[in-house]
Amino acid sequence: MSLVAGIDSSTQSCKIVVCEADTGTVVREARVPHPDGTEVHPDAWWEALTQASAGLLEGVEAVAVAGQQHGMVTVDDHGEVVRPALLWNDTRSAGAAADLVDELGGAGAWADAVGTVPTASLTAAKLRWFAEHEPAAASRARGVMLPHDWLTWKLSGSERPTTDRGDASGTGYWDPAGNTYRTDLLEHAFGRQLDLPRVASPDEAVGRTPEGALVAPGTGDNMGSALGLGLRPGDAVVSLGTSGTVFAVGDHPSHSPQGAICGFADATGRYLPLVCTLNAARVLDATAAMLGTDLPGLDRLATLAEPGAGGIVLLPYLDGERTPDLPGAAGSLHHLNRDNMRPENIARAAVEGMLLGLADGLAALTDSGVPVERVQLVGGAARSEAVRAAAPTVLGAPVEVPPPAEYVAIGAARQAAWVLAGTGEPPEWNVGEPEFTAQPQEIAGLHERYARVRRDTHGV
Ligand SMILES: Nc1ncnc2c1ncn2[C@@H]1O[C@H](COP(=O)(O)OP(=O)(O)O)[C@@H](O)[C@H]1O
Ligand SMILES: O=C(CO)[C@@H](O)[C@H](O)COP(=O)(O)O
Repeated sequence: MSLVAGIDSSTQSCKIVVCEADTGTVVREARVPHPDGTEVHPDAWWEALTQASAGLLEGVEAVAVAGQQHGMVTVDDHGEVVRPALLWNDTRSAGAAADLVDELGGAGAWADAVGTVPTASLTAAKLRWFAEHEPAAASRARGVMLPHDWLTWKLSGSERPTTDRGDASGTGYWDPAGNTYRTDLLEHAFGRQLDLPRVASPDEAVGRTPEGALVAPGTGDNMGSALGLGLRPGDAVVSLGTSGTVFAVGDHPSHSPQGAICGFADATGRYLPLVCTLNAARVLDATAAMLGTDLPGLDRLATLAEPGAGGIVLLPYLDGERTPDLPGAAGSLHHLNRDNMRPENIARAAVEGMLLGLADGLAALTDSGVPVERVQLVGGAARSEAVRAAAPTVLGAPVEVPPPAEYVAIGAARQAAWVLAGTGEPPEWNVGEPEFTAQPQEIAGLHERYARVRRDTHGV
């Protein structure tokens, strides 16, 4: 029995699974937390990966890394990291993103060029911020890569860093439809050229670990999750980790001139239209802390409240927001009165507020022609009973919760198994029967109330 490993280097932690290559059965796993913050030195990811993999990778024949998308890792002439990585959720590059959009002639020009309109999250916007605000450090940068590229490079010991279509498509200087770097846009953003990782093909071995395991190209975490879940047409994923994401896999590049949908590539040669919010599981963490309880306590409270939270609306923009593009926004609670201002309703409003932003994302996907027959709910906050119960109605679609597992890491492991097998397509791995399934119901006024409050407060 061959073993493969998948690594999910995500915002809050490094998770590793070791799976049987033929079936995907997880035989061992580990998790080590990452430091908090929106700027993190890549060495901290390496340390977490090293700790999590200690004693875990015995007998593993192939490995792949899926990582949080967009993070800017810059290296100097000697391959040393120039400054801590700016992460996908660091909003200091919001002004740079707005400048880039204007300079190219508006959102539509970016959608045409690279399928995605820059927000603060995109690597191109971070590079512009870096060049403008830290010119001395920026002048030392020789190359730029993404978190998974850097970790894959360290693991494989390859001469030149590599990336894959999926993660490259989140930079703002790689065109998924043309399968090519737009070095003109990189130069426009940063002011000069930088060395870029080679884009490996989806099933290519890019090196070997010191122990001799094959290293697969890896990918971005959302692309890893799509591979781990084995998405089919009609499936959409709602992932509730640090970020909230909603995405599907398709055969054609997406094009969203208004910018809500990021037109990413997937990890298999296809496409992955995605909408991302900055505020997901941590909205529940923060609400639980505010109410003086823990996550199970928040769940109990939210379950006691009626759908609609007695009319209370939480706009959950605790870390600013990416979709809608409101990087400087703060969260706000609306429609409180003496009757409804109870912990149960606040807990429920947090669950609904987190999901309502993703309901808008799902509507944007379906309006753009993506077929959605069911939503698969994954990520840390999909473990919450209250979230599971509210999701079908708030999202307006049938919801399934697959067996709880680290699907990003499993997707990376499936890619590693694909590279090991040398077959045309990834091996068939069975995800198993859903742990929870529910149909949507009508809640009068819920979506309208949220949209009205958002419009009145933020004008969008
Ligand atoms: N039962 C639960 N209810 C709500 N949130 C949960 C639960 N279990 C874990 N979480 C949250 O999930 C988040 C981590 O999810 P994860 O998908 O691992 O994030 P990331 O991939 O962004 O690092 C944390 O914020 C944690 O509090
Ligand atoms: O920026 C995006 C997607 O475009 C985020 O989804 C990041 O990829 C971080 O993911 P998590 O750590 O929240 O899973």
